Amino acid sequence: MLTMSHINWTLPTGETILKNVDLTAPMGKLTVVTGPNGGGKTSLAKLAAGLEKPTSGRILLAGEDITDLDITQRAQKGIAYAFQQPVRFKGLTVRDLLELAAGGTLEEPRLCEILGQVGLCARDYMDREVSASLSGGEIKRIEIASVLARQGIRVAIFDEPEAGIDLWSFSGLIDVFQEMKGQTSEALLIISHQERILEIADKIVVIADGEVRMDGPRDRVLPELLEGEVASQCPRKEVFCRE
Ligand SMILES: Nc1ncnc2c1ncn2[C@@H]1O[C@H](COP(=O)(O)OP(=O)(O)OP(=O)(O)O)[C@@H](O)[C@H]1O
Repeated sequence: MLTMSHINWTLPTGETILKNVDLTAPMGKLTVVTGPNGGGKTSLAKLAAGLEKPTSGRILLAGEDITDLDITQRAQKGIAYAFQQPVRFKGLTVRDLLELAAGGTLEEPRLCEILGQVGLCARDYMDREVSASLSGGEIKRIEIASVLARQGIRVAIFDEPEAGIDLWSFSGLIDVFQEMKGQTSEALLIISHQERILEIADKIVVIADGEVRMDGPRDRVLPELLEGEVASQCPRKEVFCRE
């Protein structure tokens, strides 16, 4: 289980992005974090992955305090993170990237399996450079594939996996997430606005204005979420910068 307790994150400018956030992502379950744009979801994912450090609060992995570990040390502990906006690596092929993620050579059948899970034909992609020549949807799928290629994952974090992915490939991805969440040794944490991902969640956490607004099993939270609106606390006149 990944446990984040009393997490506060304040920028050097003094702006507080996350306020006393508690989140648990249990093993064998899919936890989906959702909420309005700018609410703090990616910030929370970055803190979980070790890309940023909380100002206060603790992060535990299966009871071990990992708050002070950086992203590399957390990756060694089994935390895998797929970026909202993946990084491109000129000079590195898709095969190189997946082998780096897997920690060793990948035979073609395994490459085909991993790339097939994200809807890409291995033959067409494995020798391509992970550069600007790939489309937004292609790079996003390769980023997701790099998490699927990893061994010994204890927490897999995907930030808006739906972004830029076509409907056909997205259906395949839903199957991949369904399969992953059945693995009892792994906690799955997905940041998403997509109803189809919310529908397969075991638990849903709603974050708005840096605070947890709802947290509970999908059957309780999803109907409330679809009926109501999680409004931003910013008054309308401020949104439009008028009196
Ligand atoms: N490094 C940073 N410097 C300045 N502001 C930041 C930084 N990181 C996050 N923010 C701000 O914190 C707020 C939360 O951002 P975050 O990316 O976590 O939101 P989000 O819920 O993931 O949004 P979206 O749904 O649009 O992806 C935003 O107002 C964002 O501009």
